[in-house]
Amino acid sequence: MIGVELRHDFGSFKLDVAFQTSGGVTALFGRSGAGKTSVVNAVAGLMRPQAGRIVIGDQVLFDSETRTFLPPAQRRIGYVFQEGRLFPHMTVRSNLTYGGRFAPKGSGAAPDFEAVVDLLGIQHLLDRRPAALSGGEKQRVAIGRALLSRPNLLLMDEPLAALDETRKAELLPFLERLGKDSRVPILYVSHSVPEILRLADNLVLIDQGRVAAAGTLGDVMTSPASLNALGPSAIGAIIPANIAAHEDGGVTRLSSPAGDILVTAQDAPVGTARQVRIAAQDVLIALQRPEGLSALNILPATVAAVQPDSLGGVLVRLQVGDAVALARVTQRSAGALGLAPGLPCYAILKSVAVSLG
Ligand SMILES: Nc1ncnc2c1ncn2[C@@H]1O[C@H](COP(=O)(O)OP(=O)(O)OP(=O)(O)O)[C@@H](O)[C@H]1O
Repeated sequence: MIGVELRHDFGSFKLDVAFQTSGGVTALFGRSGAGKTSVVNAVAGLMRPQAGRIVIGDQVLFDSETRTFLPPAQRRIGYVFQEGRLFPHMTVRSNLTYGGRFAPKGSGAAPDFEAVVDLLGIQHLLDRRPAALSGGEKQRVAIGRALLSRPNLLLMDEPLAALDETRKAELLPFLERLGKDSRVPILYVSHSVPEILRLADNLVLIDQGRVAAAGTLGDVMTSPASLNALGPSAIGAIIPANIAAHEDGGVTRLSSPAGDILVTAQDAPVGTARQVRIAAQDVLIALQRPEGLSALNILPATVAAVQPDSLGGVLVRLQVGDAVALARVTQRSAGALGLAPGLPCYAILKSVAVSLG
């Protein structure tokens, strides 16, 4: 468990955040200037907040009440910056082993060098120097070095920001594997929605120095409180699913807690896990099952909650089977349909995005 609670007055900017998170990848998301880097710096010990408490498991890194402040070198935190800051005169192998030398005694078994090299796909780069690496390769080495320093926590501050789209696409699968395979929890700063959708297990939305919403990715993405920070095109349901059948006509049937969902043909065997994302703006609500519609997915639902949102629309929470979906409609539609909790209806999915489960 990671607990972060901190308050700091920079004069023109006040930071006042508190959140808790378990393992996996926790994304810190917010606009430029929202306060993400300040949070990361406080966790790393590069900045001492005026008040608060920061803990990783049972290790207290900072507690203003007891005047505890562990210096950065004692925090056992791996840090990956926007640009992998490798030592130019050392080979990739030496860069990788460098961090481990300073790991405190008794800090547990070192992660297996070969396993980290394999996870990041850098075997063929070990004898090169950083000057001979691409931006994406440098970042992979920087991540490997951080992992091999036996951290309790990995901080990644926009690790893809300095890369072009091609390199980003090259590195994302490695980050995805890192999130799933490594036992080290990761705090991941990003202001890219596609990136957090792909990588994050948990999400903390930071807006003007405060936490707007925090929780599992699915919960935060369906929370009305997220609309401001994420924008209307991002919010929506994220539902786990499994490939149930490949059908005629170029469609694959997924089984999910929301019921069966048809999507464009998936190139993976039956039984493979997938995740579906149904953006709130891609859900239509009908009171009767519509006929003669091109949409593949028309799911029976019940209205769970109706809430006017901060951008002039109405957010509708729908219970669809055992899952929750979100729809965003106009005030006029909400009035015309008489949307209210308990109303049976149909959710028409205009589009469904599928990603790895
Ligand atoms: N040492 C400081 N003194 C005064 N103001 C500061 C200091 N450090 C940060 N700030 C202010 O705090 C706010 C949050 O900055 P921070 O770098 O944490 O935001 P961010 O969300 O990481 O932004 P970005 O995505 O642009 O990196 C900004 O308005 C910044 O100007």
